[in-house]
Amino acid sequence: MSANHTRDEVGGTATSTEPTGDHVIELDNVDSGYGDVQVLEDCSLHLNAGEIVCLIGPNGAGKSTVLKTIFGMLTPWEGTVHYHGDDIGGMAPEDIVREGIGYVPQTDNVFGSLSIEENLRMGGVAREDGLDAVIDTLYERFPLLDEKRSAKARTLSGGQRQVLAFARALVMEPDVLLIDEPSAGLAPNTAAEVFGHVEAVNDMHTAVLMVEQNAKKGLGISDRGYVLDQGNVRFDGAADSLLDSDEVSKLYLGG
Ligand SMILES: Nc1ncnc2c1ncn2[C@@H]1O[C@H](COP(=O)(O)OP(=O)(O)OP(=O)(O)O)[C@@H](O)[C@H]1O
Repeated sequence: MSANHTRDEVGGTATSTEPTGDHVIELDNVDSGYGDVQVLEDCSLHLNAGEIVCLIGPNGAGKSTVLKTIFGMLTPWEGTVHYHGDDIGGMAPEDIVREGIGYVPQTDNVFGSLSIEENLRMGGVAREDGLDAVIDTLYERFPLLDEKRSAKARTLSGGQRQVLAFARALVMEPDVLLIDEPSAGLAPNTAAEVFGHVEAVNDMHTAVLMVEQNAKKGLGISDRGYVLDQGNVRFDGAADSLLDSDEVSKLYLGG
């Protein structure tokens, strides 16, 4: 596909379109899609250690497709996906989990008929050892799960279920967590709590790449952001700079 895109840096953040090997995750000039439907076109972005980075943009822009392409659910048609400098493009999701990348999809991210404890244990089936210790750490970090260890996941509220989904992914102790729309379908107060839990995940030395429809709130807890439009990065920069940008605000943040 021909690529003739404009991309604006907001706030002067350096933008790389060449693999540097310095980033935890790096997409360079990626085309990707479903069947013969192309969604991402010449898409380049990166995630540094310890960051929260938010992907925003209109419906259908390809935000979830970015996460699916990193997590190996889609194979890039063109371009590369690197994790700590290794090319992981097209690697199977079960191998990517072992490498250290976790993924929390927007829906169906817990097993409703299983207890909280069983969900956490399922999250760790690929671990060779240390499962009990890591689950104990997660109960300390997320006490609401500790209080309900034997409750079925389907009895949890929407916000609690998101926390379980995060914890489930953290059982593998990833250094990157990909989170798709953590606030989807939640009331504002609950969404605010869930964003607090995203920050708690980040405090566990896990870099977060998050897709959010609630762009202002998502950028509000992020270090940097990317605005995706029609499969391509239209703006990128420090989260504060994106929030302050008149153009981004007018086009993508509802004024
Ligand atoms: N399994 C699929 N098969 C075919 N097309 C798909 C599939 N999943 C998504 N798409 C299409 O790919 C495009 C990008 O979808 P994607 O979910 O990445 O967008 P998004 O930016 O996350 O938007 P949204 O906020 O609406 O989820 C959309 O046009 C969507 O209809």
